[in-house]
Amino acid sequence: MTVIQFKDVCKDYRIHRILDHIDLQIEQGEFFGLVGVNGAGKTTLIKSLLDLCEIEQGDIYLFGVPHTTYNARTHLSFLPEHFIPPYYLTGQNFLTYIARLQGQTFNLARAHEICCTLDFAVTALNQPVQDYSKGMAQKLGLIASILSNKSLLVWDEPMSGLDPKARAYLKNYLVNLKGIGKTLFFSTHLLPDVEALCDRMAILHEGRLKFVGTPAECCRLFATPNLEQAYLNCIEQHE
Ligand SMILES: Nc1ncnc2c1ncn2[C@@H]1O[C@H](COP(=O)(O)OP(=O)(O)OP(=O)(O)O)[C@@H](O)[C@H]1O
Repeated sequence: MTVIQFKDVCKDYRIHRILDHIDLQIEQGEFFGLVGVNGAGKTTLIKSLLDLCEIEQGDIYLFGVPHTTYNARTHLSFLPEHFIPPYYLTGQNFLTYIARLQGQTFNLARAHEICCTLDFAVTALNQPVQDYSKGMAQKLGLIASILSNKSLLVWDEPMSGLDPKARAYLKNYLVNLKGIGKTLFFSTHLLPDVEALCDRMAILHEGRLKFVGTPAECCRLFATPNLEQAYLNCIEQHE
């Protein structure tokens, strides 16, 4: 089943074309990594998907439903690039609030379990978010997203701010989520994570998708066994 479909999507900011005729399809159960230089348009593509910005042209579908339909996002959980939880809530208040917004009952035992898998001290759930470090706030966002139990996770640079231990823990946990059929569509600058986690990847450059395929295909196409070098070869070829 196709869970995300971009069909000939164009997006402009003022006179600048940011997304230029994007065609992309993500299937259920896929882990898909979106990479590209700063300003390539990764966040804009994600915002377009979520109908957080208007597109000039094209169609986007979520689970076969037009992305502007109110219930198109029912089965997805989104974590933005700069996640800032309300400073006046404790971590647990925030998770409870989000669960309620999603019509779910907050499950403390499960929250504690996910905290442990992300190396987040459960005692910190009782602290106000204003006392959190950047990485702790990011982990809280990840915990909320995982707790939502949605089948599609859309994450914009999820590893940003995570220390190497938390990153390793998250990667292990994602392998479990993959095992139970979740779909992950995420942007990242971390090519080793793409290599370790993703079934497929896309390189977005100057508004266009310059490559879509498996990390191994990327290496083959750009004639190097190293994904980082393959990525560089891809974008340099188009400069
Ligand atoms: N609200 C906006 N108004 C005008 N221009 C914008 C807006 N948001 C993004 N842009 C421009 O769109 C382009 C793509 O930005 P976007 O944030 O999508 O890139 P990105 O690939 O996510 O970058 P990064 O890796 O740095 O997070 C940039 O040139 C940016 O300046």
